[in-house]
Amino acid sequence: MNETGIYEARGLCKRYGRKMALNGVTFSVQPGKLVGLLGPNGSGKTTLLKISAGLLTANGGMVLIDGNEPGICTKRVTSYLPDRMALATEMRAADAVSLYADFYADFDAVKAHAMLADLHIEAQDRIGAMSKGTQEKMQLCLTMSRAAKLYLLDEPLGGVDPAAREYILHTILRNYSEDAALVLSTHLIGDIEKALDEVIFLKEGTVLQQVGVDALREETGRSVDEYFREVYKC
Ligand SMILES: Nc1ncnc2c1ncn2[C@@H]1O[C@H](COP(=O)(O)OP(=O)(O)OP(=O)(O)O)[C@@H](O)[C@H]1O
Repeated sequence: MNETGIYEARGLCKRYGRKMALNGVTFSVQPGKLVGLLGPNGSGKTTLLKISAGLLTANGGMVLIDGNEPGICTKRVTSYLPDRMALATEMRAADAVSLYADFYADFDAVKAHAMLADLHIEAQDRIGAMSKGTQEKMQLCLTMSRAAKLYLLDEPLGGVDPAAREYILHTILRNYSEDAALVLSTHLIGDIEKALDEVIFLKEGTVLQQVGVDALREETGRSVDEYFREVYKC
């Protein structure tokens, strides 16, 4: 069995001023796994994903994606959904699809248009006129229409209504290669835990635990959601 992680962090540290946002984060994600990155507000999820996407520089340790540190090489194989809207508001949905098609060799415009149609987003809809939740769905469709080796999704379900959430969960699960890995941060654990293979629990910039979801349920007799509430009780 190939134990090389498609996505690894080794002793990763990130400081903002005097604040240690990440303090020795280490984990390994194998190809084909769907992994939840879980932790309370401020635990370092977005910081970790931004470093992995090449948007922030670490102060120590490293991230490896397919064996390489974040850079041009890893951006080719990583499809990243940021925590905020990154598309120009004056663009229409079809323009955004064309932009991604120009930018990413692995982008499938036919798949993107099909997902948008399923979510009732018209090609002519202007991004600035879409609701926040619809903008999020739009961006997720674009992100998931790449044939990447690694998908990094920062809170993909946050503003999305429960009915669309169902579709998105199935879209996420259906629409990428079996060899790819997907890591997503979320607070909506109950909605997503059935889809997850593993979870990585972050607390104050460190990894509390990386564990298989089935193993966690068996060992604790609790759902991931229940376990999370217990571990992070205020
Ligand atoms: N630009 C910044 N400048 C200073 N501190 C920051 C900055 N960005 C994040 N932090 C701090 O780093 C820590 C980790 O933040 P991060 O956004 O990574 O957490 P998170 O787990 O994604 O939180 P949430 O669940 O609320 O989205 C927090 O203490 C946060 O206040």
